Amino acid sequence: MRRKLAAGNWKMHGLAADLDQVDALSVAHPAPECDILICPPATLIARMAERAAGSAIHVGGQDCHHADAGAHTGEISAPMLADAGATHVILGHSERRADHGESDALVRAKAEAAHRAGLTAIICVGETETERDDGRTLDVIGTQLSGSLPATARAQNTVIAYEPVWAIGTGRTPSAEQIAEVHAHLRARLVELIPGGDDVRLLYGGSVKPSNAAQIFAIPNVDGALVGGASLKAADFSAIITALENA
Ligand SMILES: O=C[C@H](O)COP(=O)(O)O
Repeated sequence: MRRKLAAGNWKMHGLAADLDQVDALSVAHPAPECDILICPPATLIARMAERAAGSAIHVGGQDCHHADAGAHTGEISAPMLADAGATHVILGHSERRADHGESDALVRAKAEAAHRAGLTAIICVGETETERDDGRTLDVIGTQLSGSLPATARAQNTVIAYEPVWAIGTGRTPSAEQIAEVHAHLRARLVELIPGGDDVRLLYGGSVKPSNAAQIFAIPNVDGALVGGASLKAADFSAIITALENA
C-alpha cells in the first residue's frame, strides 16, 4: 500500500512572513492520512523546518548540486539541504530543465547525491505540448525516467512526479484518461527498472486545485500531487490535502 503524498512547490515565492502557512496547515492536519511536504525557496528551509518541528509537515528543497561540496558559487548541496532540516528534494523540474539546461544524466547525478545525503528525490518528468501533439508523450516520459533514475532508487527514497509542461501554471489539465495512460506507463517502466518499482509513489503535477483535486486523485496510479500555485495559500493546499486523504 503506497502512502499518499501532497507536495507543495513554492518555486521562487515566499518570505519569512509566509511561514505562518506552516502553522495553519499543522493545525488543520495534526494527524494526516497522507504525507505532507512543502518545498520553499532555499532561504526558508531551515526556518520552515524549525517551524514544522513536531508537526506532520515535512520540508524539502527544490534542487541540489550533484557534488557534496566544492567550488560552485551559488549552489546548494544535498548534505546542506539535509543539514537545514530538509527530508526531500525536487529534481529535474521542467523549469530547471528549460531554464538551466538540465539533462537526464545531470538529474540522475543529482538524485544520487540526494540519496547519499539520505534525502528522498522527487524526480520530475513531463512532455511539452509539441511532444504530445506529435504523439511522443510516452516515449519522452519513458526516456526521461530511465535516464534520470539512479541505480540507488528504491521506493523508500524516490518519488516520480509526472508534470506535463503545458499544464504547469496554465489552468489546463490533461484528461483523466491521459493522466491514467502516462501513470500506467510510468508504473510499468518502474517495475522493469528498479526492485520494488510497484511501491514507488507517482505524483501528478500541473494546475492541481481544490476544484479538480478529487477527480485527479481518483485516477489509478496517482498517489498524490506536486502542487505549485495552489500550495501558496494554506486554505487551498489544505483543501487539496483533504481531497487526497479522502481519495
Ligand atoms: O511543481 C509544481 C508544478 O510545476 C505545478 O505548478 P502549478 O500547480 O502552479 O501548475
